[in-house]
Amino acid sequence: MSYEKEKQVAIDAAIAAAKLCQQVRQAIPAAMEKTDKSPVTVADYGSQALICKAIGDMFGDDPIVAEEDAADLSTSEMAPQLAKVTDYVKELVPEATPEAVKSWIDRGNGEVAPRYWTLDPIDGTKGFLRQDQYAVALALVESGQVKVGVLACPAMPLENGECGILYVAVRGEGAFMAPLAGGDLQPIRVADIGDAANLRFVESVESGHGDQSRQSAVAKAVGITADSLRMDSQAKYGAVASGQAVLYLRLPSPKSPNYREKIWDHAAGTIVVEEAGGRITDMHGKPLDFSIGAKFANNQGVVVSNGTIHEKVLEALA
Ligand SMILES: Nc1ncnc2c1ncn2[C@@H]1O[C@H](COP(=O)(O)O)[C@@H](OP(=O)(O)O)[C@H]1O
Ligand SMILES: [Mg+2]
Ligand SMILES: [Mg+2]
Ligand SMILES: [Mg+2]
Repeated sequence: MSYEKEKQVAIDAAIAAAKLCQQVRQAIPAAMEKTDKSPVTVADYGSQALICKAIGDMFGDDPIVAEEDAADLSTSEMAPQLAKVTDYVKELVPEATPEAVKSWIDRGNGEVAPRYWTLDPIDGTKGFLRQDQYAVALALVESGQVKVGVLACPAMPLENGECGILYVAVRGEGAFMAPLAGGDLQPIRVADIGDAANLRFVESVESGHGDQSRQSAVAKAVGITADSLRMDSQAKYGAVASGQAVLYLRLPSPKSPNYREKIWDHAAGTIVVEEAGGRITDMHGKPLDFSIGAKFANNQGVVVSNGTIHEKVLEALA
């Protein structure tokens, strides 16, 4: 089946959301704290509102499993924050009101189903706040398989020195990238192992989101001697898909050994890498299971590679 309409709606929504994020970031956003102590900003909410409205308007029957929850914005003390979110959304959707914005964000409370969307309105909120990498990540999943993935990475550098890359993939159609500011989608491929300059691996900036000492040891065991490239967000998937790195390792942090990865932190990135010729499994070699819920209850850790080194990486992990 063709996903032309889904792809176009997803691209347009992600570009609009990325614009909102860039506007918020110019104003040096403040972080709010969620109940799990993780940071969130008006841009996370604004991005989720815009994208859930766009998906809901075009594909009203599709559930959306998104990271943020409007309940966190609904108290009277949060009213000024909700007003700010509404002002940013209004610049792109003039009819936005606080109530409408909350209802759009709430469209993201859907559950995993035979067909659903999953959204991370800002992946890498800590990177966003640090003026580093972040991504707007949107994917369509059918029968447990990601079919369409869009990653908007406003801070990813292009070869010409400008910033902003859009990565797009549709199952069976290849992976592509374009300048986020506009331009043609160009096919991308993972790096060949013979390409020594690209023999690098990527990992999170946040040491609490992985096991950096084990990640380095595994990389060394497969012949990668260069220091890791540390990057926030699913921009790391973009780096592997476009050949800037051959490996992305995300092993459970010793500080949170029972943490389970979230589907919206991986869905869009995985299809971009797979369609660029790469491979993704968990640290035990199992495919990521997108069919059970918001968390990967049956998977631990994530290994993303150019494909050719994947078995060697799994052997080093065993
Ligand atoms: N203990 C942990 N282990 C792994 N990932 C974690 C984690 N705590 C939070 N995260 C996730 O790490 C994501 C950021 O990934 P990265 O480190 O690659 O930039 C966060 O996404 P958000 O920023 O969307 O909340 C969050 O979901
Ligand atoms: Mg978050
Ligand atoms: Mg995330
Ligand atoms: Mg997020």
